[in-house]
Amino acid sequence: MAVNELVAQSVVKEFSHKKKSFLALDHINLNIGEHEFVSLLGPSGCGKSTLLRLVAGLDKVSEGQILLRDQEISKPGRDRGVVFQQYSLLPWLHAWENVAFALKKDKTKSKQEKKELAFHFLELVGLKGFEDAYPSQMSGGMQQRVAIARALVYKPNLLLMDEPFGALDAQTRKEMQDLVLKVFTEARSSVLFVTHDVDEAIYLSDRVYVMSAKPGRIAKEIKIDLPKPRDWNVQLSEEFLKYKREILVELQSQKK
Ligand SMILES: Nc1ncnc2c1ncn2[C@@H]1O[C@H](COP(=O)(O)OP(=O)(O)OP(=O)(O)O)[C@@H](O)[C@H]1O
Repeated sequence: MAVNELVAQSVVKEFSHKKKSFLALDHINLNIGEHEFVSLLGPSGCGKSTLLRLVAGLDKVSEGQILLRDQEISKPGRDRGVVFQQYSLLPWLHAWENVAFALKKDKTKSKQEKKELAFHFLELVGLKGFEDAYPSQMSGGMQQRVAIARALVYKPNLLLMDEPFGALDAQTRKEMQDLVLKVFTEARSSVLFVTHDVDEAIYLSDRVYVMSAKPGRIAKEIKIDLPKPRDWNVQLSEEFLKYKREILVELQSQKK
């Protein structure tokens, strides 16, 4: 039987403000298998980031539970790497130091080992030769590569990505999508990827959960059976367009 990296069971998230409560997530059920790439796709405000923050352990569920390898999530941990839209690098540190910073509390590795790991992951994301650059000397795409290397350096089982390419131009975004596919294959982690870009979700994912808003619910689950490894041309195929149509029809029906 396939192993589940993550299982969310009847997850409810309510926010309270000035005695009023707001239901952001309404009985969410989902799972992510080992080495599986899963996207959360949906309109603005449907609760994608809220759900990802719960999985990251940055916030708590109101009801239900989220299990990571059968253990309930209660706080952030090194079993999950997180990449946000904002790169959040430390501007006074070199690229490699930003990556090694993630290993700061790891007492089992020497400084030299941490440096070597940082160099290895910077090479994996295509930044060989830029180890000593400062964030201010790098483009947005390069900074996001550093952020991905930083999330991978402690080899998490699950990588959480919240619209990581939202701030990038179209061409850089395409390059980063291919980079994520390559890194995902090599790092052999599972991925939970948040996006509102339909093409991006289909291109990258093994499965897509389409969400609806007010309250946030899982409206549809779609298995993407496109051949792997994928390259950009697949986006012109009949199969790809079939998935795109199915998702767009679902999103359109939510507006009625
Ligand atoms: N800390 C909070 N307090 C109160 N309401 C919140 C809080 N965080 C999120 N919300 C509300 O929960 C809903 C879901 O927000 P969330 O950011 O998760 O949506 P999203 O699908 O990620 O949207 P986007 O695609 O625009 O980033 C929104 O209506 C938002 O205003």
